[in-house]
Amino acid sequence: MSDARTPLIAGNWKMNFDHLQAIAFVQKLAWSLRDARHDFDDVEVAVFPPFTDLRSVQTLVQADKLELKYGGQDVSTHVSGAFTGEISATFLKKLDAEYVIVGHSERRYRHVESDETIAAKAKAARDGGIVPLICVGETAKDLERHEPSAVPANQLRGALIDFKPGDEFVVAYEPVWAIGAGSPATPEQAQNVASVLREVVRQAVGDETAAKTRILYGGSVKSDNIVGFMKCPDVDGVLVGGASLDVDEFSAIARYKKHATY
Ligand SMILES: O=C(CO)COP(=O)(O)O
Repeated sequence: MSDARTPLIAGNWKMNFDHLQAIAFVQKLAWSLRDARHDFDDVEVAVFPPFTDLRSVQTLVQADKLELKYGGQDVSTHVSGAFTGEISATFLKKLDAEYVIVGHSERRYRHVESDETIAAKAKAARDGGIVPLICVGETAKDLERHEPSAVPANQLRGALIDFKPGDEFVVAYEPVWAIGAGSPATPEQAQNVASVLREVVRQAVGDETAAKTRILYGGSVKSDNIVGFMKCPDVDGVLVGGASLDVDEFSAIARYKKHATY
């Protein structure tokens, strides 16, 4: 990663933890991180709870002045109206959410979201004042037919169609074959794709924004493999699934600098 970009350690809880469990988790995480503030001075930590937990997380973060960011796991392409079950960026903004995940592979494949829908969601987030965290990644099947970076680069090109220089967004490269698999990509594989993705960002929004945009790696990240990813020049953080549900493990991931020798 580059010193020009603040590392982002993000935990995607997916459909885990109700709001009571979320409160307990955030309190424990805050204690764990507070004890070790010096280990992650310039590292940003964020959690992505289910929508029903967000108000509780906001209340805790604001009451205790926690240095913890949070965001939604999905967002509507609309601002308001007759869209049963949808949550708009405006509502997330009212909860002081910083980020929202768009284009996670579980939504691309299980909820059949197209590149167009994901582009519209990323735009809706940006327009609503929320930073979209745009996920891209290839399946094992894609790898049989394409270069590793081909599908993620295409997905990112599609998602950035309405973006312009100066817009803030985060990219997460999550190879689908590494998600929940227990075996991550190698740091070399992550770096190779991340450098292509940075070039896609450069072509979409220019040099300056590309140099500032954070690109994360996601897929079976744990405290014992994070350092390898954080040493990659184009990887600026991680998006963690399973390991973000364990306070000690997620806290150890956030304190990765303690184990690293740079
Ligand atoms: O999908 C992920 C984060 O969004 C990654 O999940 P795992 O860390 O469980 O592989």
